[in-house]
Amino acid sequence: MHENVKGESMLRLENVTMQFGGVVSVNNLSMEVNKGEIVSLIGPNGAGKTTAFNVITGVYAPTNGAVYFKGEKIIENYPKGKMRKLYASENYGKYKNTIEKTPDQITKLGVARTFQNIRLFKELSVFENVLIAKHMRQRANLFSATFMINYAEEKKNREDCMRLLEILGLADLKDEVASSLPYGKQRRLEIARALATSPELLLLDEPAAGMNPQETMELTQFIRRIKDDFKLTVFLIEHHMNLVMDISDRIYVIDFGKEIATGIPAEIQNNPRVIEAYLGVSGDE
Ligand SMILES: Nc1ncnc2c1ncn2[C@@H]1O[C@H](COP(=O)(O)OP(=O)(O)OP(=O)(O)O)[C@@H](O)[C@H]1O
Repeated sequence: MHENVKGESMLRLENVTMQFGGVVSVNNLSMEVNKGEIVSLIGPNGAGKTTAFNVITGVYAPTNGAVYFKGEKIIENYPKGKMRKLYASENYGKYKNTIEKTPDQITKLGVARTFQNIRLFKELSVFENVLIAKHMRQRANLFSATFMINYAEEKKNREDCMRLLEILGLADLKDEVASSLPYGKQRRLEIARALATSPELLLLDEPAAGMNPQETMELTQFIRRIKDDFKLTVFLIEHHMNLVMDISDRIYVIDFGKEIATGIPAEIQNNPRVIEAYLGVSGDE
């Protein structure tokens, strides 16, 4: 079993703002995820959750603010060019450096992610999907892997991938084309791909999207199990409240890019601002 080391910072967002032109998608957001925790990020549609994940994983450079992974600053930025005039959040002038990492570099540091819309190599087999993900963490490129140039390393890669598929209950399907898998299995394969990069921090963007209550319940158990088996810290975005309340050690709630509440599930469930943010949205629909 993985021993939770509460208080040891795995991920920290500090005053992160992400602005697209005049639209402030993430607004001066500060959050922390500690080693061994399962933390959820929730909020109404368009609240800025996926944008926050995109900043953490290097897809977008934030307009302002900093991100730390295991205490090390991996991202920092400040408003430049015409954004100096357009900037519409707080802490202007606080950040003076530009530290950027590519998504690949962030993966190599130990951060893996799944996407809201499943992103598999649809024409490739289950096994190939996992193997390609594994190569992302390594120096090995597709060429050397294909021609088994580093034979010993490649042999181990393949064994590791097979073991991963076994642990995740996908071994029987290893030669199936990814797109032929049922939806729930494709989601599982996405998680297998993320795990193949040997992450310490796993970001899950709506892992239960499109699942029925039974599948969602199974997913809850599955996430708990892989968290323990792979010694992970998990940060997830999810709309299924049963899953969120059941699985989370702590929850952050954002609306219009800003934090409106944070706490343990019981605190969030009864928080009037959270209820209002959600009811406001459903009332408009
Ligand atoms: N590349 C972009 N260019 C312009 N606006 C963007 C971009 N990416 C996101 N946005 C805007 O940022 C806001 C937040 O979007 P985001 O997808 O992060 O919300 P979300 O909380 O993940 O929503 P959902 O729960 O519906 O997935 C939205 O208004 C969206 O239109």
